[in-house]
Amino acid sequence: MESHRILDMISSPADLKLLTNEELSILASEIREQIITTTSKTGGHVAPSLGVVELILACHSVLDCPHDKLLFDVGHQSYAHKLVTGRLGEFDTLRQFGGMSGFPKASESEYDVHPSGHASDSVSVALGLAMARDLNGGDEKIVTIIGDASLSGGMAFEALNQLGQLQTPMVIILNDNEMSISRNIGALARYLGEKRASREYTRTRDSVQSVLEASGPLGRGLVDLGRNAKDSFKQMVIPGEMLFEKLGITCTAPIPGHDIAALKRALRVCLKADGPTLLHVVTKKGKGYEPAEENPSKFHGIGPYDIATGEVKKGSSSAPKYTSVFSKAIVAEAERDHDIVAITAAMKDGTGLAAFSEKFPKRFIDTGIAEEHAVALASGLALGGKKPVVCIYSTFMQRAFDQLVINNALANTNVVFCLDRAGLVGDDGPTHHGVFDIVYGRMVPGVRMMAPSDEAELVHMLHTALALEGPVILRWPRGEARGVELPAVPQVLEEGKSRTTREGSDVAILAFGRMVQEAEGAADILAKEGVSVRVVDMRWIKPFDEEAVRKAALECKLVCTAEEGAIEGGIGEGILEALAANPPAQVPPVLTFGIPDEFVEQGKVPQLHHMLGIDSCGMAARIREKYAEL
Ligand SMILES: Cc1ncc(C[n+]2csc(CCOP(=O)(O)OP(=O)(O)O)c2C)c(N)n1
Ligand SMILES: CC(=O)[C@@H](O)[C@H](O)COP(=O)(O)O
Ligand SMILES: [Mg+2]
Repeated sequence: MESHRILDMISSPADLKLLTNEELSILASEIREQIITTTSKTGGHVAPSLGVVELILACHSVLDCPHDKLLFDVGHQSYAHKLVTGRLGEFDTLRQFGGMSGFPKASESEYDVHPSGHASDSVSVALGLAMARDLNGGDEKIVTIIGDASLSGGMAFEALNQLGQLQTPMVIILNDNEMSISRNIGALARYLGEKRASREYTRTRDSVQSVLEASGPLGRGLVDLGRNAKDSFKQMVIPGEMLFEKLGITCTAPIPGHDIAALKRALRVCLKADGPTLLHVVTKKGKGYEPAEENPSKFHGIGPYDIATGEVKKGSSSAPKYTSVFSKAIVAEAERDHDIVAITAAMKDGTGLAAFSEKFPKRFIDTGIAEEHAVALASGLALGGKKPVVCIYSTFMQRAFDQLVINNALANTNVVFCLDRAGLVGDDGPTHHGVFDIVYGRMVPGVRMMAPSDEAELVHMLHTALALEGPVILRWPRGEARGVELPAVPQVLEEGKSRTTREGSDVAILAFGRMVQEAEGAADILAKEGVSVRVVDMRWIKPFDEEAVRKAALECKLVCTAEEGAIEGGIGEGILEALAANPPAQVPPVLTFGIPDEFVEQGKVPQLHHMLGIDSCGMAARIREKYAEL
């Protein structure tokens, strides 16, 4: 059927310049409908993207991308940008294996500037681009869209600090929707709330039309406008406490974020300034889809859902998620030990701390998007006699490596780090796979590390970690566990001791975490071919079970290691080094299974395991081939 959508006629942002504001509003509705239709099947970051449709249309109407640069902080809100930059045709492959990324991706489009995915970095990248432009004598405009929660991240303030000093012309668009994943927290959130509620904003919102229409040729940035121009311009610059002005960055009054005309005019005003400006935009997260407007946290990042009801389509597995098992286990531990405090960096729900926060509000700490601060904060809490449990996704823990080393390992603090989303995470792709924590965890002196192979092991390992002195890292994958029975009473596991889950003497697979399941599958395949495979659930990454390694090397013809982490610097290499340093009578060949030295694309985890040859079939095939050579 012939489509009469404006969206179908947009092949590049230049086409937007031919549209009236009324047509752009129609286009915004069509884009929302497309986002909802597609994400109901693929899942994705629905509420963030629905909230900035008009903003993105206004940006692309005013800017001349790709010559001008439009950046996105995190980039989870960029679906409308993808739709108007030539990717409507592939939009249904959103976050799918081999399909379009859910985040900006330079290799996907010339309109995508930087990979983002991790919050609070876009002001730094934008400033770098602006400084390069100035050194090159360029004229491109540099604009970044950053959310209110991401702006509170430390790196953003580091960039603002330098930007204010350099006075480099660029525009920071603050997308203020009062939300992080949960409701936004922190002093900056409070300040922005005061700005939104202030009398000036209300007055400004009503008169922003005349203020902007009167904005003729402009001298310096909005500060001059505020100071030298008619009184009406003063409404563009917040009177009273001017946090950003004090840093040398002109900040507008909050602009209604779904009014395309106002947004275009405000952006033009900011782009003409000869210094840095911060365009404060007020939006509604989830705008235009009632279930998402009513529950923006649920629709921040969601799986496939029913459009009519907003209900998530149920998966096939009956096993509980690792996160939900942890959620109950940490509450049980905290009931026993009143010194336990739990820390999240703006990921309360994702890390399973919602129940803890309700039951122990005084012992629950949400730092906002501030992983470095959260990990250093934990060291202070530990030095003060508390028992911090820091819950951070593996990929985001990368931000706090120095605080792990200096503030915790060197100080030998009693802190437990629970790294959820360790291993391949699936649809979010390379910016979110947690594949480096084994490398960075095992290399730090004094840090112990464990990986549970099922949910019962997670319960035992949490209990064990809490009983140990010094920093301990636990890491477990996103998604369902194995559906085994949970222990009534958690046990303290013997340090550095593994457990054998399959007996065998031809081949040994020394497996860690979720790879135990894949290894058992490989053992079952090979058993049918007369090859007996020992599967050792190593449990401890550091210190690993050297006795089990020696026994395997002495008793088996082929030894394999299997980890869901980078092979380069991984635990497989550690075991190889240990065998080489202290060889038993004869050292058999060793195969290492893990993540190769490359960034892994998005896709369902089984697809990615198969692609990398670390699923049961892949492991069996490689073992079969090597074993046949012996
Ligand atoms: C370093 C880092 N920590 C945590 C996250 C997880 N995360 C993704 S989006 C988000 C909230 C972002 O809120 P905001 O910047 O206000 O954007 P909004 O979703 O409201 O548009 C968080 C915590 C991340 N991407 N990066
Ligand atoms: C964009 C971002 O960083 C988060 O929304 C992340 O996508 C959440 O991942 P989970 O879906 O695994 O909680
Ligand atoms: Mg927000």
